Amino acid sequence: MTAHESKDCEPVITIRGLRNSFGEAVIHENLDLTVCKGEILGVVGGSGTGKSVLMRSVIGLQSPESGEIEVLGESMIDRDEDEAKNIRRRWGILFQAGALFSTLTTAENVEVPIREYFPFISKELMDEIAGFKIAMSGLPPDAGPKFPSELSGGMIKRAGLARALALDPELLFLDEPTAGLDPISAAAFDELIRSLQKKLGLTVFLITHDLDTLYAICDRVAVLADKKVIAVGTIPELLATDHPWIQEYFNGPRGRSAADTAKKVDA
Ligand SMILES: Nc1ncnc2c1ncn2[C@@H]1O[C@H](COP(=O)(O)OP(=O)(O)OP(=O)(O)O)[C@@H](O)[C@H]1O
Repeated sequence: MTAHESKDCEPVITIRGLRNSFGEAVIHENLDLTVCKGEILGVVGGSGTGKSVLMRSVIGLQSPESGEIEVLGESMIDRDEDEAKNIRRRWGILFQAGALFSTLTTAENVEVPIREYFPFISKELMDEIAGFKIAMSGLPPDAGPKFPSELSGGMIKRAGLARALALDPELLFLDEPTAGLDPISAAAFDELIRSLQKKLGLTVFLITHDLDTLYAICDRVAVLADKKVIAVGTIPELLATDHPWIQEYFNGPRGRSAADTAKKVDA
């Protein structure tokens, strides 16, 4: 049973009345969203609807004009640096392009957050933890000493994931994790996310344009349009709404093809 079905959603992220704007351009107005513990919540919306700005607001990289954001029981508004650092330790982020340091090896990239929070850990233990996270992310051991330029696109995503998992997070933010991957690698990455989420009891906030990902792994989907979250629910619940964008998105040719693929996998 998923978190939203149990009716006792334990909020991990709560956003109320969020407003973000850049100059005259209002991106979010009165945006509300709750992410429940243990769910994979997919966030979708047309290009420029503010999915990344939403994620940046939640993780404290963007100060909202107004509104409330609580993550893991802590308000993200007006935090001092030390408090923010303590909260940041409890989540991992996979940015769209991996955001690895090009001059560091995969293992060294994974060690960056460990060094930041636990600088006194021995080199041996650090290497052991990095090796474990690299294996968890489905990379072969010989990926550890390689530089990002020596990795394929799919391996870079996995290396970014290994780094996101470095501090045993409770919450994972994924920004378009399957963008740029071929369909087979994308499906394998979806499977990895689902399996890690189950094994580690993670809550996942996932921005995606990938309809196959939505069908394959998301418990609920939040739809951004008209500056707010216009609907949130399972895909069947969203399909029952009559918002034109939702209908076009899920019932357009790509949406139907993704639904057919999901049915074949379930059969
Ligand atoms: N730092 C910034 N300064 C000015 N405008 C910005 C800034 N960051 C984002 N925007 C604008 O905010 C809007 C939302 O951007 P955002 O990147 O969140 O969209 P998105 O939904 O993630 O789009 P996509 O699906 O194309 O990645 C866009 O119009 C963008 O140009």
